[in-house]
Amino acid sequence: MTVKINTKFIQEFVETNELAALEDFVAASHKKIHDKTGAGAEYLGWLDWPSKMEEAELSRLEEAAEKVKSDTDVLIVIGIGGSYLGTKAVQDLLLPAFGAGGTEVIFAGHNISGRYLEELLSHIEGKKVALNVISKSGTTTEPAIAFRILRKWMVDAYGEEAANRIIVTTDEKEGALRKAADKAGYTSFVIPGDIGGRYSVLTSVGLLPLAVAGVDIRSLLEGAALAESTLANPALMENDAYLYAAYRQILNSRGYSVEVMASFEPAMAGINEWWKQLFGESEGKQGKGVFPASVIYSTDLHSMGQYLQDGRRMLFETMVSFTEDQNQTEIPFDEEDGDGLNYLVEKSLHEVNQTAMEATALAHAEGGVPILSLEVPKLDAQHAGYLLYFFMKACAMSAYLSGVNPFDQPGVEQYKQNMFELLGKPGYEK
Ligand SMILES: O=P(O)(O)OC[C@H]1O[C@H](O)[C@H](O)[C@@H](O)[C@@H]1O
Repeated sequence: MTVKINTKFIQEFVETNELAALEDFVAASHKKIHDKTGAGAEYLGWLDWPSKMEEAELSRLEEAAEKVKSDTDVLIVIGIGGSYLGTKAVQDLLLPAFGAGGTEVIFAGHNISGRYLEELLSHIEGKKVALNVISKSGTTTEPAIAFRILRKWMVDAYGEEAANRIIVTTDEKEGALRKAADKAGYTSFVIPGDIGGRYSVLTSVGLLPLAVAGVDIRSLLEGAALAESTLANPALMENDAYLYAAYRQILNSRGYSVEVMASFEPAMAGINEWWKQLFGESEGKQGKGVFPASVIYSTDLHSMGQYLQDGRRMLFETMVSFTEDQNQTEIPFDEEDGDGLNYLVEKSLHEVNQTAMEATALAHAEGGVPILSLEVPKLDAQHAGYLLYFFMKACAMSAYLSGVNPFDQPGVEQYKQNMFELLGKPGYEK
């Protein structure tokens, strides 16, 4: 049930001895992660979280989710970055694309668009609504603005009852949101202090809204726990997350500085966005880092395919595929065969899609794009949990291999300072 790296298309670009040369470095970085001796080690709480999360907390969270499901049409998750991307990712991956049913989980506070919020407000008119406001720091501007507006809407709609429909997920002690929760008596959940936002999807940050959306969160955690034990193997050649990290660094050192995450499964779109934050914020510092980009094929072969095949050569691709055919749709026989598709009769769409992937990998490799291939047996909650943990572990390794702290994001502050100055926030005047 594990995520495996398939080296078929990368062999011509990276030799085994190049990997072997990294073995000691990987072993040293593994020690940094597991002995908690590297930069940012105080944020390694996610490392054993899947196996360590307390049953009491999980049950409390499931109870809260059940209550929301029983009396709510729409749950609005207010959060930005790591406080919403993981939920969106898993929701996109596991729930039906159309008419998922049950309580609808939607997002706010991940932008400052008035248009978006107005449309959201008109969507919830007349519906039974609950809020889950999520912020590790409790002070991020975008979700704070959305919360202020939506809290007013809730008070107008429900009066004092509004407090019973607001759930806060934040730091145990710090931040404005913790104070607000304590003052108003909102139900609240804690984001562990030693788990940073982009590593928090498997905590209450993701689990509560995902449980409301109908995701089997116990299976998700189970899959992640399996990844936790499997990927604790220090040997580079036996640890696929470390292999993925090592390949990335080798390719980056050769000038392949953009990684395009490519999947032939549209449900992966959310995971792509979550992965971009994970790797972008973890590695993009000190003038270093692979730039994370993404595409969904075959859709984007008809828009970005030309560039991938033939444009500036600084790209490598990571193709994620789900190997098992979980849908049996076949292409039907047609007497007239006007569209000439009878040669595909009795092939499943899965087969055609997998063939499209193979064909694309061959073409892009030919065009000078190194291809890494990650194979996931199935698209379900367990495998999703495994995949999330796989990327987190690979990311920590990859960042340590490139010599940066995987767990801080000093650069994100710059725009905030400027915005506060320009808006005239007290204490920030020029
Ligand atoms: O959860 P919060 O504290 O509101 O943070 C939300 C996001 O915004 C910040 O600017 C960070 O760069 C992200 O890493 C974080 O996930």
